[in-house]
Amino acid sequence: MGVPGFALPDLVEAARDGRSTMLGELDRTCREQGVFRLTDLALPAGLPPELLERTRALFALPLAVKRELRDPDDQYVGWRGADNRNEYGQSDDKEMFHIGPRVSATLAAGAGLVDGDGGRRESELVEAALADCSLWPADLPGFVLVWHRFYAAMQHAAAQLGLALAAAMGVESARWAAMAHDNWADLAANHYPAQPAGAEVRMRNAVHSDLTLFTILLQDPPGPGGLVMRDRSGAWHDVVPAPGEFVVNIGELLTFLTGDDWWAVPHEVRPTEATLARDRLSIPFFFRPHDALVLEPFRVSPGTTAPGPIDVGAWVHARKRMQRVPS
Ligand SMILES: O=C(O)CCC(=O)C(=O)O
Ligand SMILES: [Fe+2]
Repeated sequence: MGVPGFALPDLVEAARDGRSTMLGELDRTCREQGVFRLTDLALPAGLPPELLERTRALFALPLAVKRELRDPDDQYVGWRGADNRNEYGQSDDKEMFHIGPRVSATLAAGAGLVDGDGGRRESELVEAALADCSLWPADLPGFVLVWHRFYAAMQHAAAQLGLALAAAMGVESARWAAMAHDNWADLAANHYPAQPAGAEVRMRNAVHSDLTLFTILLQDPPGPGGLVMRDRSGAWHDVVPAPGEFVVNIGELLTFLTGDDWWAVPHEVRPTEATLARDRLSIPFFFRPHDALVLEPFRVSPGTTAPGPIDVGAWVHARKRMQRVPS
């Protein structure tokens, strides 16, 4: 069984018309696999390739410049290098960059630029972003701009996808929208450097599930891949990068909201001989509600008691600090 695929416009239409076959298929996928491929996002032409290129330029900056973008206390904002720590207290073989409205208020302003608006507004936006948040790389205005544009495009896709997922869950669209509207989604990048032959082999991204409602991930075709996801039955599936495709994986908050029905899919990026020979880039959009929200489950599985409400900010904070023992 591979990873199922859905076209976003089909999901939007299914949600609007209540088309039960496709919504049923989406529900089954989210219960059993917790991951699907998503196509036809109608992004502005050339946006993903430009995003990948400008993100490579960020990681190519001198180490001293990247260190300026480092937050000593929170590895999930700004740049983090070899001192990143996974849930097992070890460092993954990657560097990363994270940003979101909790630290950068201008991200929401990118919405007006999705269709490539006039140059003056673009340069004003970049200036405003740099003045507002010191985590943006001041030497790379093109990076700042394309990240704002892509962030806005992901918000648009997530709003559409969220309504389809709500329909598949049997949750009213108004209830979903009230939770998702003022979200604090983060956009991030992982850069996994190529390893010289004979170097010590380390995990590129240790097994975890995401602290999100869902994540929309862009890979870097024809990059080397290595991403694998474990379905509810325990089987691992390769999630191979392909042009025009995104990967959507269910996060832990949707497992909570569905009373454990939907599968917060564990996933990892494996180091294999073939994948290690080349560097790899991935860009996850972590779709998460605003920290100020308190969530109650949409439903409770028969025979179980409802878990207590989740204070999103406190939950995320605690979960980021949680340490696990490798199994
Ligand atoms: O690099 C990838 O493909 C996956 C990244 C990931 O799982 C994450 O950043 O949470
Ligand atoms: Fe992940």
